[in-house]
Amino acid sequence: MTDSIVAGRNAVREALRSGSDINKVYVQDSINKNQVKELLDLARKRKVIVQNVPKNKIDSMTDEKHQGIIASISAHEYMDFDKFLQTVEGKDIANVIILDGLEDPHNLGSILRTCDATGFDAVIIPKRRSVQLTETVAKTSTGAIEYIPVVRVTNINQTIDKLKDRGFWVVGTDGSGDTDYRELSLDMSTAVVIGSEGEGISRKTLEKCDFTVKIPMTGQITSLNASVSAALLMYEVYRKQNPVRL
Ligand SMILES: C[S@@+](CC[C@H](N)C(=O)[O-])C[C@H]1O[C@@H](n2cnc3c(N)ncnc32)[C@H](O)[C@@H]1O
Repeated sequence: MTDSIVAGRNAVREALRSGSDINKVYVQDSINKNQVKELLDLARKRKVIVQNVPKNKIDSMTDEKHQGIIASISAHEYMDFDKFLQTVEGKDIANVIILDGLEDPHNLGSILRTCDATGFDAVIIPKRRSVQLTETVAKTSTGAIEYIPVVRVTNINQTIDKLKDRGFWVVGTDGSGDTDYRELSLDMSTAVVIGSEGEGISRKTLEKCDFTVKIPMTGQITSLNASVSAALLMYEVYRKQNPVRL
């Protein structure tokens, strides 16, 4: 297990009180919830996600004495969406990547690394049903996590609306997209949306995109890896916004 875990009622209480960036609190489903009511109230107040799980799940996440409750602490801080908008306010062009339910920490780490290489301004992930910032993400990003803000939002579709209001064009990626990704001009602020490894982009989110693009594939396999697709799109944005002068 590579996430930072704090185990036991006192340790979880301190983490919640201290304002640490907590990915999730796990509570053993068989314990009496009245015994941890104060902690659950605190978690709710801080809008931290609480998941009921069987004891063996918690046992597998820590060797410490856990008293039926643990918290997984973020390996890095998130940026608030409004703060992110402030950081790009003066820029002519800003680019972001939205990850709609990505699960694999290696993919997120790798995407952060490519964001850094291509000058993308942020990664946006949902609070629920998504990989969060763990030690594995930090390691795979090879340091990019220090430079690329990761913005965690409650609702991806509302975030897309806000980005559109700020002049972003939203490009969804899907194997059966309408347009070849190489055809886009990408000469303005762009939000690239990448779907989850298993399900792709959710239907509602896909409908919100200004364009849906496909990366052509000529072989037998039906889709590319999410971080590979993200890298191709990010480099296409880079290429179009930084043309080589021959
Ligand atoms: C492993 S794929 C998801 C496959 C999933 N079974 C599906 O039906 O969409 C993960 C993500 O990578 C991107 N992707 C993969 N192959 C793509 C392609 N050929 N064109 C555009 N995007 C692609 C999309 O964002 C997709 O949601």
